[in-house]
Amino acid sequence: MPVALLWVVSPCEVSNGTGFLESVREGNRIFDSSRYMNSRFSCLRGSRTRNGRKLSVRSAIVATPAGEMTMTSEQKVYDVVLRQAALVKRQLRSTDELEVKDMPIPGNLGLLSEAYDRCSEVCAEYAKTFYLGTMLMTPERRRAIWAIYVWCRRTDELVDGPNASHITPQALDRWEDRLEDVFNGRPFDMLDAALSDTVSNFPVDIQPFRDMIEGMRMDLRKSRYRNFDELYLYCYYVAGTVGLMSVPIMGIAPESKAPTESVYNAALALGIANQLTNILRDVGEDARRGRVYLPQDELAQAGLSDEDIFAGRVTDKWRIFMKKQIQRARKFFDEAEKGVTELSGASRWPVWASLLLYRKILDEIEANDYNNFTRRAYVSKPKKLITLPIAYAKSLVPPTSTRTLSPL
Ligand SMILES: CC(C)=CCC/C(C)=C/CC/C(C)=C/CC/C(C)=C/[C@@H]1[C@@H](COP(=O)(O)OP(=O)(O)O)[C@]1(C)CC/C=C(\C)CC/C=C(\C)CCC=C(C)C
Ligand SMILES: [Mn+2]
Repeated sequence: MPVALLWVVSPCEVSNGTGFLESVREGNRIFDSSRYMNSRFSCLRGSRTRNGRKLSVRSAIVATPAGEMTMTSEQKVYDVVLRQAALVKRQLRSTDELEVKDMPIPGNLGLLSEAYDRCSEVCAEYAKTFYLGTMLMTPERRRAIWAIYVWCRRTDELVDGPNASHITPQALDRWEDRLEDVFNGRPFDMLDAALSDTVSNFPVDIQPFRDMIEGMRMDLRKSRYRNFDELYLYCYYVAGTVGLMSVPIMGIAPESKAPTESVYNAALALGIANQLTNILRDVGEDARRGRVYLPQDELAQAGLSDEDIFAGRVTDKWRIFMKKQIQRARKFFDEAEKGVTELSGASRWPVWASLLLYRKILDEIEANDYNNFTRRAYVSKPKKLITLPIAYAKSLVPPTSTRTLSPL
């Protein structure tokens, strides 16, 4: 029987939005960019100097049609990546086997272990292959990933599950209040207790969790995306965040010389790649719910409109459009590949497996001649089985021993 994921969230105060931190990278240090405010608008992608020191600025500052200067979603999200990397840098590389602290809640250890068992059941129920992959991780990391998985799944179910039509922005606010309580060691229920324990044992930051809830808010208020910039932000919220939550659990190999932010960047890229793939796979299903995640400007440039999507017409225009979308998703997978090797030994195999398997969905869309309206692209069992030893072989490649991996 499926494990129930939803229950009433207690009414509490409304809390704030995303709290993006604006920062620039100076050497390896992160600074609040408010002190660069005056000069920020003049910077472009590349580098510039301040006080004789070279600043690397990944920014793509663009002008709006009204002539206003604004930051791209990529820049905003990259700032979160830098912040996450800076927060955990020391803890992550100090030791491969993390020292597990005492549980944060009073009560007995049996209850906590029962809470993790429930997380393991949910995970096994909803994501079988992924669950098998986690069995290769160390027991502490494995149960922490289960706890995070369950929180993500419950969050997604709020807007995507059977009770989605009853979910209001206020319910999401209450869910966010509960999240704050989890991080403050005041879990509301058993599954929250497992997460509370996890976040007290691993250097996990609350921001990606808050941002995922923001993604759910976006899903409530928005069913069209004007351009890729808007879609990128959505993908970060609902999936890039998962990458950022997972790295502190999976750990970076102590022997890796890659900059921490480059590993976080790869994790973000894997989340974005997965979500783009998910969107391309589910075009028909989403359209039946009145949703079109594909960038409107790119559809128009291809001579397509929502109407073509609702009619489910597989035309040459559609095939050309889809080829470009698939190509973009593959680029994010390529970006992600660079970081997997830098993860701690036991974490590499499940991540490789999930990367290779999710990327194969793109091959299946091609094999379906781009009919993602009425045919669901899926990876067959034999193909899944072949992928697992390939993922294992890839996971044996050791991390880079020199600082060669570019963070950008
Ligand atoms: C090993 C591994 C994959 C760990 C991640 C475990 C984890 C915490 C997963 C949570 C996933 C989840 C439930 C997210 C909620 C939002 C959501 C549903 C996102 C979509 C997932 C796919 O789900 P599904 O196919 O079931 O979709 P439907 O709900 O049926 O439509 C997403 C497409 C996002 C998934 C994103 C990831 C798994 C991020 C992967 C990145 C990492 C694990 C970082 C790895 C590190 C490096 C350095 C590359
Ligand atoms: Mn989906």
